[in-house]
Amino acid sequence: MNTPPLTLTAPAKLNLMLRILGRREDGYHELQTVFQLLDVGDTLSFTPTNDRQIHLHCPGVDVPPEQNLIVRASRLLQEAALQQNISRQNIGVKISVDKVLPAGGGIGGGSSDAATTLLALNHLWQCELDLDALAELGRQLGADIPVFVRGASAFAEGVGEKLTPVSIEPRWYVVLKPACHVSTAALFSNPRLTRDSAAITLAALRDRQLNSDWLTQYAGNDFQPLVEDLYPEVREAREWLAQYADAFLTGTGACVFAGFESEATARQVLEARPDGWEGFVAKGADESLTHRQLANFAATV
Ligand SMILES: C[C@@](CO)(OP(=O)(O)O)[C@H](O)COP(=O)(O)OP(=O)(O)OC[C@H]1O[C@@H](n2ccc(N)nc2=O)[C@H](O)[C@@H]1O
Ligand SMILES: Nc1ncnc2c1ncn2[C@@H]1O[C@H](COP(=O)(O)OP(=O)(O)O)[C@@H](O)[C@H]1O
Repeated sequence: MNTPPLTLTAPAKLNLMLRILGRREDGYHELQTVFQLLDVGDTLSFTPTNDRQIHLHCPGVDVPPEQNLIVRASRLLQEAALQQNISRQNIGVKISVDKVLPAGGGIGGGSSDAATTLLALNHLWQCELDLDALAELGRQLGADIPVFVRGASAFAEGVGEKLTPVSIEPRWYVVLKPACHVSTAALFSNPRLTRDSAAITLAALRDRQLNSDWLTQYAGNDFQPLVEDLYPEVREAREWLAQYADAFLTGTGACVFAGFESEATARQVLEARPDGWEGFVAKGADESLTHRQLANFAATV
């Protein structure tokens, strides 16, 4: 096969606010959150093959390949392609990953890798599934995957799959990664978690333009008090950042973030962090890099 490799960025996300409204009968939680996509992410390179094999090279992720969300997304799409009753020999792929987003950091690296894989292989294997179908496949793998499939910053409800795209005042974020790993499943099942926050009404979204006043009014993350109790290093990192600007936990952590108006200020704050602390600077990007790159690839190949 002569198709050239397709190289895409799988962007990170931040949860600029997060409320837990309640627990459903299936154990999952109803949330409201604002997903802000970022302009940094992992790089995934896809080379289609003429067999049905999924080969993954993904250094830095400590799960066996079959549990890697990239392989799981590939297999799910393979099944969907076969169900389409199209005679498929050429639904194999070699995937190579440059992993830069810390796994389990609350910045959605694994989820974004999975979404990017669904988008890339849907194109390369010519499955012709629309975004609704791909988002539904993604949801079967993880609650955070649909927003990356749709590729736009959004206000999310349900378990994170009911998405209203929003435009968020652009900011530069300093993201710090404390040296601890927070298990999403363990946090959601912790009896001490606050699960009864009041819902924000859709009217409060105004024209879907989230400016700094809106973000200041609704900022806050229901996981934060519990995570900071369980992991003092998270509180330490968030309190350090809070010297410079309002700082919050993203998702279930462990990363914390603060937003700044200029790149220069964000970089100065990052540079000032204590020795040994991991972190990065990223800009909010309401449109996912993946989608832009995929459109360019489709236009040139
Ligand atoms: C908290 C959030 C906020 O964006 O992000 P992270 O901190 O993981 O990045 C997400 O809701 C996480 O989504 P994701 O990481 O995809 O979670 P999943 O793999 O679907 O679920 C892991 C486990 O968390 C619990 N879970 C997840 C989502 C949800 N709305 N309610 C839940 O109770 C379930 O017990 C599930 O088994
Ligand atoms: N490609 C992948 N990248 C990162 N983590 C992965 C991947 N595949 C599976 N995982 C597993 O998923 C977990 C959550 O990953 P990730 O989405 O990066 O974090 P979070 O849900 O906290 O935002 C990791 O701890 C890891 O065990």
